[in-house]
Amino acid sequence: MSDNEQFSRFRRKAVKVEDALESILSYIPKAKHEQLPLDQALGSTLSEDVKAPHPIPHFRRSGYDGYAVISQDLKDASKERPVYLKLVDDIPCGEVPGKKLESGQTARIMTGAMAPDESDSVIMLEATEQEERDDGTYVKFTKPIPSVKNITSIGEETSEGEVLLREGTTINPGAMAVLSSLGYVQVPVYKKPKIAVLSTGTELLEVDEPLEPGKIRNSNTYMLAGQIQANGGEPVLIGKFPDEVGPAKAKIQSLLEDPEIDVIVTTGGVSVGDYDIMTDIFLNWEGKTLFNKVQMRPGSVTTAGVFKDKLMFGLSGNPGACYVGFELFVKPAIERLSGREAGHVKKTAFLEQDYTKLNAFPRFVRGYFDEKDGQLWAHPVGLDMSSALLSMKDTNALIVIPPTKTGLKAGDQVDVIPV
Ligand SMILES: Nc1nc2c(c(=O)[nH]1)N[C@H]1C(S)=C(S)[C@@H](COP(=O)(O)OP(=O)(O)OC[C@H]3O[C@@H](n4cnc5c(N)ncnc54)[C@H](O)[C@@H]3O)O[C@H]1N2
Ligand code: MOO
Ligand SMILES: [Mg+2]
Repeated sequence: MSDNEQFSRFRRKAVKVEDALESILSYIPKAKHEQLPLDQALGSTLSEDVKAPHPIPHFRRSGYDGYAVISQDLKDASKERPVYLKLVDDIPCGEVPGKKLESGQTARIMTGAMAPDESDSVIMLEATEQEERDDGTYVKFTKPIPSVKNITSIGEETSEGEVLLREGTTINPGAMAVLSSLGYVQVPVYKKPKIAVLSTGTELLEVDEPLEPGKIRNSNTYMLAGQIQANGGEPVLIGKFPDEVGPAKAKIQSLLEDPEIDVIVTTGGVSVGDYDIMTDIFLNWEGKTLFNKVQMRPGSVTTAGVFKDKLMFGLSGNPGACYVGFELFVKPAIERLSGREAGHVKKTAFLEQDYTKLNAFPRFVRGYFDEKDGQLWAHPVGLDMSSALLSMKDTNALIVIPPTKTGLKAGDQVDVIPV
């Protein structure tokens, strides 16, 4: 029996969501590495630890515009008995102090400039006055300053060799600051997986085409492209194919053999209908079909398989089911392929309203969660049938409704999976 003969169009064995996920993740190859120019690295995942090659800061740095002093000189300063220090240097940002500071002397210094080695503190400009005398300029100080004040010492933020960013970290704007300050022109990252998106359906129009009776515009392609981007993948839009096996199958074959493509996602045609061509393709391809039914609603017809190292997901054409199928299965695949932790992160929340629809399978209801008085509350949104198009725009989580005989009541605890 060939690998796929165990699968049938009509009699499908529904696998558990967890088992489906585990089987997908077991086929994912090791994440690929690449070096990305710094200005393109935001949102990518680091493939190596980033260590400080030098302390931060790497020189003693003034925190204010003011005067660098030896604090001992000012220990007796007061309004009544000011202390005058001779001005011997002027240190703007980016310069090295030109003079050794001796007792009785001060240097004008700006924020971020390098403090003279002999100075231990900086006094703000506003607290001083400058005075011209025959033998030069003097600065008047009317109060003492503690030792080590207003100068950031070498290594105050980090010492040399410390790991500042761990492998697996998603590069955020703060990480961009770290990388640039450490001199990373190129950043070692996991390559963003390229995900081909192919929609099937003779009824599909392009976005710019006028509506016709019986036809709809292709929205799943763009929803999936958004989901892929939001999760750190790179969508490759293959467009739409009519419900005929030949052209779609040929395109899929070339995508399966294209080394540039890491994963293929199709939408539509995975159910039992006469024109459900992805069902035929998954029954008769060279790849290994992993499952063609999952214990979930919506998206029970979600299908997945693998050809060599490449996963192919057949998501439902129904927009709600397509969305949920992506979040539960394609998203973790992208996470694993880009070197991140993969899986369903669940939070516990209280259901904000009764949920009375009964199901045999767990239901992943589109909704949102928010926090009130330190508790998370889960709110289903809009119509939640598989064909509904509008509820996804208000969704920040899938609310997991387990199969029950009675439904759930407001205030019952549920899991939510943030999206
Ligand atoms: N007799 C049965 N009928 C159906 C079953 C079943 O078990 N027995 N399953 C139902 C379930 S559950 C779902 S979900 C859908 C799955 O449908 P398909 O994946 O085969 O998708 P299509 O038939 O191609 O289309 C369904 C629906 O989605 C619209 N669609 C398709 N592609 C797009 C797109 N790119 N953008 C927007 N909308 C799209 C399409 O026009 C249809 O309305 O099957 C049930 N039927
Ligand atoms: O597979 Mo369908 O999405 O359950 O509604
Ligand atoms: Mg169908």
